[in-house]
Amino acid sequence: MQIYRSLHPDHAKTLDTEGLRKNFLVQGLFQPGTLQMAYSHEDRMILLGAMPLAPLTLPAETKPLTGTDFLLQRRELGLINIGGPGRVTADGVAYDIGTEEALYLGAGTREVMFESLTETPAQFYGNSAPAHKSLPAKKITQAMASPVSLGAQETNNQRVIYRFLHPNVVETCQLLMGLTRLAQGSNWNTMPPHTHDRRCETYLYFDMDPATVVFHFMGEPQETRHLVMKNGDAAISPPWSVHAGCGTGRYTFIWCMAGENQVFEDMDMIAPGSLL
Ligand SMILES: O=C[C@H](O)[C@@H](O)CC(=O)C(=O)O
Ligand SMILES: [Zn+2]
Repeated sequence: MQIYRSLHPDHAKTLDTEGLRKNFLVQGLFQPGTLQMAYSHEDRMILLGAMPLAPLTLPAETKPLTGTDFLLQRRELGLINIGGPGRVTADGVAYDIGTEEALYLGAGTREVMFESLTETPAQFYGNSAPAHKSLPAKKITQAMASPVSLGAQETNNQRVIYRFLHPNVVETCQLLMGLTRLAQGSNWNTMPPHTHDRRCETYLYFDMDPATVVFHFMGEPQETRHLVMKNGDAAISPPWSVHAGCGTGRYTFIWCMAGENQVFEDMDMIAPGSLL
């Protein structure tokens, strides 16, 4: 499993392409028949990809990584299925999770199994963060995900934000998680951009043709850098970093935050004209 250390922005701005990719880009989460994880020290966020051909389970032994007896002993997990219909069984309770539906699992959940229900494998994308209390599991459909429309066609950023893990929808300790879908022809996400020094964030880009790339912008607002992202790649955005992207073709992305508060609107907006 890849471990991502936290970087000071003064260090990050000195990195070349390889250094930026090594420290902020997560690749290979979705591999047929496997469960993959990456651990970031930004708010101790874990990124997970499970693509079951036969049933897959969370690793039973996570001692050196978490110091706990099992992965979710003191952690919560948010999952969104970006593949075919699937099933998650958590401590014996089965949840059927369709394409672009979500599941929240609270701290204390010991056994988690992932299965595909059709020929098209399910692809569960997960984010996990430390949790201070155990909260009930909940399945969240797209209809429950309090969608917000942002942007406009004229500014190439028309999009709908589905907020699956949000205080109005499900109680969580830290996690806020959702999916943003762009209107056809709109290619900018999160523009105008923002930072939130109180929370880190991850972006998973998917639903892309193999030839499409997304230029994901990161860095302090006056020291922007970019990562070139392909289908299934994720980016880690430290609290000091902007996170916005522009695609050469269709893409959708899943964002997830953990940190100090859960006010979705708590963002420090940046005028595009002040970016450097
Ligand atoms: O802090 C919030 C996150 O960056 C995303 O919700 C932003 C986003 O999906 C968008 O504007 O397209
Ligand atoms: Zn953000």
